[in-house]
Amino acid sequence: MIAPAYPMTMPRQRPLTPADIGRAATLALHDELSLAPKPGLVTLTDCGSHTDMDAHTFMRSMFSLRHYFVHIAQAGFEGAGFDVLERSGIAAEARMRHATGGVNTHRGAIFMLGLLCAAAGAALHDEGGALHGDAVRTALRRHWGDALASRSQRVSTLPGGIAARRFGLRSASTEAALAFPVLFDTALPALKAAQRRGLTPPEARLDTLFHIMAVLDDSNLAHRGGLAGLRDAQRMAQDFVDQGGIARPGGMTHAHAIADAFVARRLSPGGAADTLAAACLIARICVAS
Ligand SMILES: CC(C)(COP(=O)(O)OP(=O)(O)OC[C@H]1O[C@@H](n2cnc3c(N)ncnc32)[C@H](O[C@H]2O[C@H](COP(=O)(O)OP(=O)(O)OP(=O)(O)O)[C@@H](O)[C@H]2O)[C@@H]1O)[C@@H](O)C(=O)NCCC(=O)NCCS
Ligand SMILES: Nc1ncnc2[nH]cnc12
Repeated sequence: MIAPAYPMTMPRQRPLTPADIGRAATLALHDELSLAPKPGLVTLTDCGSHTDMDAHTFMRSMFSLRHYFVHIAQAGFEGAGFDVLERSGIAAEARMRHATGGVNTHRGAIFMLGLLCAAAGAALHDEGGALHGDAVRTALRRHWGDALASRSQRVSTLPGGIAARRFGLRSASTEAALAFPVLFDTALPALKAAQRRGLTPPEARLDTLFHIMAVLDDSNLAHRGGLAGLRDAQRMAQDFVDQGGIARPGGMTHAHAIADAFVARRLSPGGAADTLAAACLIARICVAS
């Protein structure tokens, strides 16, 4: 296999630990935040479709979550039950709200990256050695698959959950109960393909974001823009991918035009942003397969 021209992570000198997994999750949130242009999402220099948060809010949120990710990776390593993970996620969400003055920056990431940290910790314990993405997915299913399936049957009172039920979409909890198909079957292959084409890490991540947006049932888009908002966003993203993505001539201009269209409609693909951060986490802790 040809090594990518711009590796996403440094070669590792010693075996991975749960603390490394947790630290990689915080870095992965930064990988996502630092990208631009991102349709409707907060970047280091603009607030996208948001009026209540900016890059500082996100940095404070990430700082408040750094111990959570290490803690939940360690809990996964020790074989903790779902109730332990859930309590840890709920406490992390309270810390996030305290750090941001009540703004929801990372609820979805606390759930998704938290579960992936736990699953990576469990895979490390069960299999040892270098981690593979497939082993993380298998560990998630084996340890908490049943609990996630029953959790996804609960009726949500949160905006995304309500929109998902109303429009018959796959919510964040359903995506987890299915062991994150958009992450493993779309995002990670897209990231790998972009790396193989020699894109820089930021270009590869941006390209991956559009691949995710094209297929994810992002309940934030449905909550803010209804079913039409979600489907239009998916079509714009698919069109961007079909035309050759970010690295073609005119790719950046096209991405800026989509970003403007999202802001004009107040659309924000928060679920896609979390899924991209999750792909960055897996790329940071797993060896390429
Ligand atoms: C299971 C929970 C995640 C609750 O989920 P539910 O669907 O019931 O409710 P929401 O909180 O509304 O949505 C979940 C968040 O997940 C992200 N997301 C959306 N769609 C998907 C998808 N298809 N797949 C994966 N992830 C998805 C998204 O999070 C991001 O966006 C948020 C910011 O959006 P914004 O529009 O600014 O904010 P809002 O305040 O929501 O609305 P406005 O009024 O401003 O428009 C931000 O959180 C991003 O991260 C969805 O928001 C869950 O909360 C839960 O059970 N948590 C506690 C337990 C836990 O964390 N456990 C972890 C270990 S088990
Ligand atoms: N950069 C971002 N902007 C808005 N919502 C998000 N949710 C996760 N990352 C986000």
